[in-house]
Amino acid sequence: MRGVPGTVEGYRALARGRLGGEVWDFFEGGAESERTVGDNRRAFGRVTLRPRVLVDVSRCDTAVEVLGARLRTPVGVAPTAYHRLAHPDGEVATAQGAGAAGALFVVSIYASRTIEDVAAAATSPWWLQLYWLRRRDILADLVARAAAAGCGAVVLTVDAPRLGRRHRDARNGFALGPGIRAANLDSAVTASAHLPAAGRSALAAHAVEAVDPSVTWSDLAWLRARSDLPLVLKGVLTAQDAALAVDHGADAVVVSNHGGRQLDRAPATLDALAEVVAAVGGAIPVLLDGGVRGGTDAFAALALGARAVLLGRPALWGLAAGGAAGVAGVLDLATEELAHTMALAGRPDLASIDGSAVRLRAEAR
Ligand SMILES: Cc1cc2nc3c(=O)[nH]c(=O)nc-3n(C[C@H](O)[C@H](O)[C@H](O)COP(=O)(O)O)c2cc1C
Ligand SMILES: CCCCCCC(=O)C(=O)O
Repeated sequence: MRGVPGTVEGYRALARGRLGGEVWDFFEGGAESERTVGDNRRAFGRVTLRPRVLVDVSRCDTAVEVLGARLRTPVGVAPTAYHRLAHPDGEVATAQGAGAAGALFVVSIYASRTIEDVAAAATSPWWLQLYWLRRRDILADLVARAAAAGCGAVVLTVDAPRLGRRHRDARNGFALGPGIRAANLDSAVTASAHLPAAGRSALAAHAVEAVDPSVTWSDLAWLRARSDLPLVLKGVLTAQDAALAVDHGADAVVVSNHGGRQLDRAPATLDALAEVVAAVGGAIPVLLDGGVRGGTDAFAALALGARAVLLGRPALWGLAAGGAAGVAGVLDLATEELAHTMALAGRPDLASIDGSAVRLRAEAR
């Protein structure tokens, strides 16, 4: 990649120049007023750091273990659909970039490369994300394929019984072109995602057709019975659901509002983190995504109890800007910034980043 950006924002600017307007809107957009998209970022802006001094920070260690995955960094890649919209190599490039950074990659069920291609390219742990499709036979098949290919966990996204109302996509009549498809799903199942219609998103229409909105906690046992892989629930925002997740045997939860793309006015993830961490009470790891744009954000989330954080849009910016090198570049920037923050805050390893390392300023009224 020529002209390697020195900041995550630099990758965003490069990606902006390379992506068409409709794809840019699909990546950047959120639900309704996009208030939650902005709130995710504003919450990080309210964190101040409380540095300790005269601590030996000659070595700052960002290594972490999550559900048996040993990672060089607690900053990983969130599941996002259709990476070939950003780069011709799609999720294979993302897997290579995550591998170069020693980071976790969560592959979307709507990946545009096959699980087997991703697995062959991956040199760091990867997990598979699922939406609960009406076609349970497809879910069972995907879980079996993922386990055979070396997947480390199944991530069930629980905040999308239908797609959020994304006005940008509706305005653009957004639909997938023929060159981009969900490579792990039968074309007959995903045909509706390719049918443009004025004033509506084909993906939203497809979700109505494909995703089962009737699923409840008691259905999780069905998924658990399909494999021995750890089960992670993504999209938990309240203490009540965090407690239910533990009761129903989830192995981890991701505090997520889907990057503000689902329920507008859902809380910022950083604001929801403390109640989820308290409800879980250390029983299972808590991850967070939404608005994380660098290592200082990661530091704040770790201090408030997250084991790891995931990047959604920034990984796509890296991918669009420079393929595998761009993804690695974004992850490395965030990891280096985390190590730098750890040094200046006097916290040389992740275990030392505790609640005393941050203060949350009250929201301005
Ligand atoms: C373009 C795009 C596609 C996404 N696709 C998925 C998906 O397939 N499955 C899923 O669980 N979440 C999906 N998400 C949500 C992300 O996993 C993640 O929750 C969110 O992007 C985090 O916020 P951030 O973009 O501010 O980092 C998507 C997000 C974006 C921006
Ligand atoms: C369920 C059909 C489309 C999924 C689109 C990916 C996604 O989750 C998103 O936020 O966009």
